[in-house]
Amino acid sequence: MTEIALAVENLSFAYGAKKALDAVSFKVQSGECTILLGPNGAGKSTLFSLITRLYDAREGRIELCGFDIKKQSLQALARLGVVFQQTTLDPDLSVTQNLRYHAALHGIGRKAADKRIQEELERLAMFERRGEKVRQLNGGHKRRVEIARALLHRPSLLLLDEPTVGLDMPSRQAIVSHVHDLVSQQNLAVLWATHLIDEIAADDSLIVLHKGQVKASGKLSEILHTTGWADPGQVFQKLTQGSQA
Ligand SMILES: Nc1ncnc2c1ncn2[C@@H]1O[C@H](COP(=O)(O)OP(=O)(O)OP(=O)(O)O)[C@@H](O)[C@H]1O
Repeated sequence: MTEIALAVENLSFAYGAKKALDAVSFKVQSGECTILLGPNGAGKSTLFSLITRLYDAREGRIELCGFDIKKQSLQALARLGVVFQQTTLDPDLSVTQNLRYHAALHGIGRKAADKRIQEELERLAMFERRGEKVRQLNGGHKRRVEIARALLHRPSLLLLDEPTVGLDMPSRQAIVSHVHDLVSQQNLAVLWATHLIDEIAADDSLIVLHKGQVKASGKLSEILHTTGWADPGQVFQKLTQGSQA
């Protein structure tokens, strides 16, 4: 059965007079990687700030696994794991220390925490580096630790805000492939914000955001089938650069 991990309904948000999101609606399903594709200024970070409750929207509604993030925020946020654009690991602590700290914040006991830390680090091929200080890791490895950390409390939805920015190609490819493995093996829902077309896999879902509005959403294969466009690059170009169908 498909479950809806995230439902966003008619969401609008403005910074003063500047409208950043305009009646945005979409759904993210469990077991799917949904790519939130939009050029700079499309509203991706604003949307993530609303889902994580950094800001509150006056118009619209957000549900995580059926829980309204305003009315049932504890239940809703417990189901959410987030990797922000800026790293938030403590560089002077080891990988394990960073993860234990996060587990403690979520009320996970030491024994259970260590078991989960091992599982998540092994899944991301980082267990060998568990004793290293975070400042010794390269950018790609830091990202993997952040993903492991975001998964420790077993969320249903993982939000990734441009997680590959600043990484070299092999590190980017490793992250893309690790996240897709997680989705298929753990029935996790992923919402991945990016402006990089080559991070989209053939069976991903896609939300194209432009100037605060959803221009298309659904399975990439269905969007290509309906529009007749060749690939995600053409979808992006048609929907965000003027001449559109
Ligand atoms: N604090 C703010 N005050 C005023 N306007 C803002 C603020 N933050 C964002 N905006 C504006 O809101 C719109 C959406 O910005 P947002 O950062 O959400 O887009 P984005 O898709 O995340 O872009 P990027 O890929 O560059 O991070 C843009 O026009 C931006 O200039």
